[in-house]
Amino acid sequence: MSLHVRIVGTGLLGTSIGLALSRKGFRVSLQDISPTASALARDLGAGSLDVAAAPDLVVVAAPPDVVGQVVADELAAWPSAVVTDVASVKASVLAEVQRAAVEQLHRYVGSHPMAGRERSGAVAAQADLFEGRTWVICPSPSSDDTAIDLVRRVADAAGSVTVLMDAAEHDAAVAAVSHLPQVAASLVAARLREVSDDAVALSGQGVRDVTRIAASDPLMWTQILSANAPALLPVIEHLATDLEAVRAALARVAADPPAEGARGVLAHTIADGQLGHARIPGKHGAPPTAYGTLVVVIPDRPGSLARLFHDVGEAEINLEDIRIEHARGGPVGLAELSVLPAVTERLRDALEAAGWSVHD
Ligand SMILES: NC(=O)c1ccc[n+]([C@@H]2O[C@H](COP(=O)([O-])OP(=O)(O)OC[C@H]3O[C@@H](n4cnc5c(N)ncnc54)[C@H](O)[C@@H]3O)[C@@H](O)[C@H]2O)c1
Ligand SMILES: O=C(O)C(=O)C[C@]1(C(=O)O)C=C[C@@H](O)C=C1
Repeated sequence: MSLHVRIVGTGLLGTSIGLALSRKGFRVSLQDISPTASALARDLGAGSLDVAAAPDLVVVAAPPDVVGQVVADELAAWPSAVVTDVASVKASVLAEVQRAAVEQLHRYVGSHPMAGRERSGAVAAQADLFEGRTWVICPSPSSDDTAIDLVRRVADAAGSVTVLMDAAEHDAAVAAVSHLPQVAASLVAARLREVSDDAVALSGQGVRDVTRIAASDPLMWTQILSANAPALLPVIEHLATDLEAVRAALARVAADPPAEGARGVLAHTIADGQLGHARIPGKHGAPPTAYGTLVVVIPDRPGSLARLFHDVGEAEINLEDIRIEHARGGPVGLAELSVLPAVTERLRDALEAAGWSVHD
């Protein structure tokens, strides 16, 4: 008999997990406080609404401020099931479960897939959301080994790479790699409110890269930032110190005559950023790879992208990444293709031979 996974909270995360597990042959049942949300997840193929049978594993994918209580309720409702949650913060959820269900703690294992989107709800769900992404498993000190193995099995099935961490270590890590980036993106994007329409119209790839996650849900992120405030505070304080140093350096450069030494602060700011950026792992947690990139002009009409993918496939080259930019006011788009450096020139030749206009 296949494993029965019950998903509670069928928004972006819950529905994506349901889609991924259903495709792998798991039996998935769906529950949400909103009947429309669970019915929608069912209609999208994430599982069934048959919630009477006892699950082997419950995955709680509800908003962070209710997760602890929902986990405790699920532990009480299903006395032989393992329960995990996927909330973006772990110590506060563990504390709540310890408070509300301490005798059942051996069946609870916190977790957090490091994959998501800036959009919420089942309509934004993707079956491959977790492919090649890290899924952090945060057992409590009293979690059973069999419970940890079950959560690991489900994360593996969704295509993730699992790592074990305790909740405090996890929260300190995500403060730097997830929560600070969200605050920075939102602050940078918020500055655009005061910029003229003509200035915003100049937006290129730089501002798009830095602000994609500024489109995230304010309510969800208020919960995440509040729940992780103790770990986030020192990271934000460091950023504030660095920002003040940049402000002071700019004031010294702008003075008449410009003060000496201030340009060093600006150069160090960019150079330190290079060092930090170079530490971000590449695909599947591998060391960063410097990909070769080619920019291909694509006519803005149906079928163009499919034809481009077909021609890349014909050249037997694997696309590592793709980014598409629509040229303003023109009937073309630009597709930036990233491939392994060794095959960049071969791809250029193949695409040019197929009639594409290719640029560096
Ligand atoms: N969005 C991301 O990128 C991301 C990534 C990793 C982890 N997470 C975590 O996953 C969880 C869900 O996030 P999401 O982006 O899927 O949110 P979402 O808003 O898309 O979905 C949340 C769902 O939970 C339901 N819900 C609310 N209260 C409930 C309750 N008491 N019982 C049952 N269902 C309830 C809502 O109706 C909604 O359908 C959060 O804890 C979040 O921290 C999010
Ligand atoms: O890429 C996105 O849009 C995300 O929402 C991703 C992201 C992240 O910071 O990596 C955001 C919060 C989640 O807890 C996990 C993943």
